[in-house]
Amino acid sequence: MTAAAPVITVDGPSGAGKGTLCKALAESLQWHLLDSGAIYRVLALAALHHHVDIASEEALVPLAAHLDVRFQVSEGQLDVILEGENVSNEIRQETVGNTASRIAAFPRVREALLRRQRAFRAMPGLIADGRDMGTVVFSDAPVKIFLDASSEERAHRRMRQLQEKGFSVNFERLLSEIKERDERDRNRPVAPLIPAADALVLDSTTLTIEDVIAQALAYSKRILALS
Ligand SMILES: Nc1ncnc2c1ncn2[C@@H]1O[C@H](COP(=O)(O)OP(=O)(O)OP(=O)(O)O)[C@@H](O)[C@H]1O
Ligand SMILES: Nc1ccn([C@@H]2O[C@H](COP(=O)(O)O)[C@@H](O)[C@H]2O)c(=O)n1
Repeated sequence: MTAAAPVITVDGPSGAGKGTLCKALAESLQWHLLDSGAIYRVLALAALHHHVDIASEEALVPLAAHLDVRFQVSEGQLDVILEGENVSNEIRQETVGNTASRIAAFPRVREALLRRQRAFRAMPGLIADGRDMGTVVFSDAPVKIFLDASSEERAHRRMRQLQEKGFSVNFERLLSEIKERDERDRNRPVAPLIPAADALVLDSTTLTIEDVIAQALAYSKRILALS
């Protein structure tokens, strides 16, 4: 029997810094990377493009099961291709994130996306970024991290990120959107956003990106007995 590839799961709310941490871990360990949020976002975009009723679980399940999405690395960047079109930027819009969070509450939609996510598990290892990586998708992962930060700090981070891209943003609106998405993700009956019982909870509110990466890397290496 071949051993399953090791997985480091990183779960947490929007803007906690999961993506930033996961990229750094994947680079440092030279492991594969799964951005599971991108899959939910692509499904949301496909539903919007095809005018599928986002309130209908019935209508979303076949779309999820046959989603034509590819992830490809080009010039060191991960591109997301939906039905042959590069949607890497489009899926990052706040409206798409909100739609993703609505459709992610449907149990059969989540079920339809499970196999696709688990297929990313490959040697030498996988860094998995999401909401239920440690609790559901890779519940047997040897290393689980739950990355948190206050909602105000996360809204500030998101505001800076959007301003750097040239968008003008309203802080109060951003904060209320973040709180609304958190509320939905934390309180849904299936795969809610909660730390796995065996996760290391890291609160990054007052930590720099470098501190978070250093702590997560040291913890992972200790558990995995890597040098
Ligand atoms: N510890 C930190 N201190 C300050 N800024 C940070 C920190 N961690 C991440 N950031 C910045 O916050 C922004 C959001 O980070 P990131 O995209 O990694 O969050 P995320 O948890 O993946 O969000 P989402 O789930 O919505 O994709 C980025 O601009 C990133 O550079
Ligand atoms: N494992 C996951 C990942 C994401 N979601 C939902 O998708 C939304 C967008 O995710 P981002 O990480 O790209 O912001 C998120 O708000 C979740 O509702 C999920 O349910 N499970």
